[in-house]
Amino acid sequence: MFEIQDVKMRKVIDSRGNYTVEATVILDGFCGVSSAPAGASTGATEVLAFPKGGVDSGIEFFNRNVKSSLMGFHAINQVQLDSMLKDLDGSDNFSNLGGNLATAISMANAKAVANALKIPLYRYVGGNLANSIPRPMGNVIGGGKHTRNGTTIQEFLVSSQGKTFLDSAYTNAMVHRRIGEMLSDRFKDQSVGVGDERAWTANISDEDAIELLKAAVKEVSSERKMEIKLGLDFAATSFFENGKYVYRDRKLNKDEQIDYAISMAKDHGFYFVEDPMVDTDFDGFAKVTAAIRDKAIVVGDDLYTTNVERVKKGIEMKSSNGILIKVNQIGTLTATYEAVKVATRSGMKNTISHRSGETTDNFIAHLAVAFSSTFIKSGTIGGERLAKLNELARIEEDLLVL
Ligand SMILES: O=C(O)[C@@H](CO)OP(=O)(O)O
Ligand SMILES: [Mg+2]
Repeated sequence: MFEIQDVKMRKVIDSRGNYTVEATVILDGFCGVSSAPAGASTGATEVLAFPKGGVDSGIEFFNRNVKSSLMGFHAINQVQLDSMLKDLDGSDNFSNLGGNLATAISMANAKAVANALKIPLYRYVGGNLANSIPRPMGNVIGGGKHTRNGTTIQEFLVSSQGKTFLDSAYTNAMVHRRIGEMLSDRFKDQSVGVGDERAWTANISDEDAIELLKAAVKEVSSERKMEIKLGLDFAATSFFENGKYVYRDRKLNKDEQIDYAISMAKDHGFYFVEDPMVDTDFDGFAKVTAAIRDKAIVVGDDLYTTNVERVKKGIEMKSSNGILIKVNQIGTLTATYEAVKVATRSGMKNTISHRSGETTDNFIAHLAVAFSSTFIKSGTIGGERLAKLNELARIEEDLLVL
């Protein structure tokens, strides 16, 4: 029942209108389908999404060098399947097969097995005792590499702390709506737009964005009588040039950037502070973490790229108390799990995350439960973002009923 009978790879289109891949893994009478997303602010140590020739070369490589080895393979052996993908690729960063093909195959295989076992993916991956639901962390104002002429800081996020997942996700969407109204009031004769992840974007400074965010959160929080945590993703590597952090209106050196990041938690109350420093600066991260760890989580995304070796270095250096998890940064479910396991054992909180270019695949909703994630970062509105958020509302119902 678990023997792989066929694996099909196809091109599909992601939310930015670019090609990506989808895999179908076929077992006897069951199948699993999964597609891989794409980042814009990619970390330097991520695996390569596609080989040099793009999606087509990845599929060609798969058909020539990988497919036949998967035929007849026992799909329940996820760890062996994932290590076989790595071996057949033959590089250390999936530069031949492409990390996105590996991700799609790895996830489709897990889904096929879960289907064959007639249990949801989160139970298959997390076991029967994994039952905590994360909080949604959704970006409401965006800039950086996800927009043009937006804020320097890539994401301003909110996480509503409602009684249910849906309550929280809906309240996040209310903040999003309120910010849209505030921006329209401010730019009376112009229309305001959204970035890749549907967060609002406008030609405003980071300080303006913080003020808008705080004003909108205050209103919605009192209307809903709900705590709303503030978050941000500096994605600092994307504006680090020649040793300086280059903002729209000023340049900061390392120490000034550390102080600025610390002030986000201390003066503005941000609880979630992602990638405050360039992704090579484990030490700078550690300084930010030491200063704010009692009131905030400092989250490594580009710093770790879901890579267990980098996570170990971060633990040793005390670089952060949080980690962002993205399967296609590392290419397989097994390698993702390794990073989550090592990070959480050392006390880091994990946040499972979408990419800026997404598909409608909802596997991160299931992984959030399987990995006991504190947050899921998956936007606030838009079909490809809601595919994950609404799936978590369903999973929550499942967990409450069973
Ligand atoms: O930096 C990030 O956290 C992500 C998702 O929000 O962006 P990208 O997918 O472009 O790397
Ligand atoms: Mg990030």
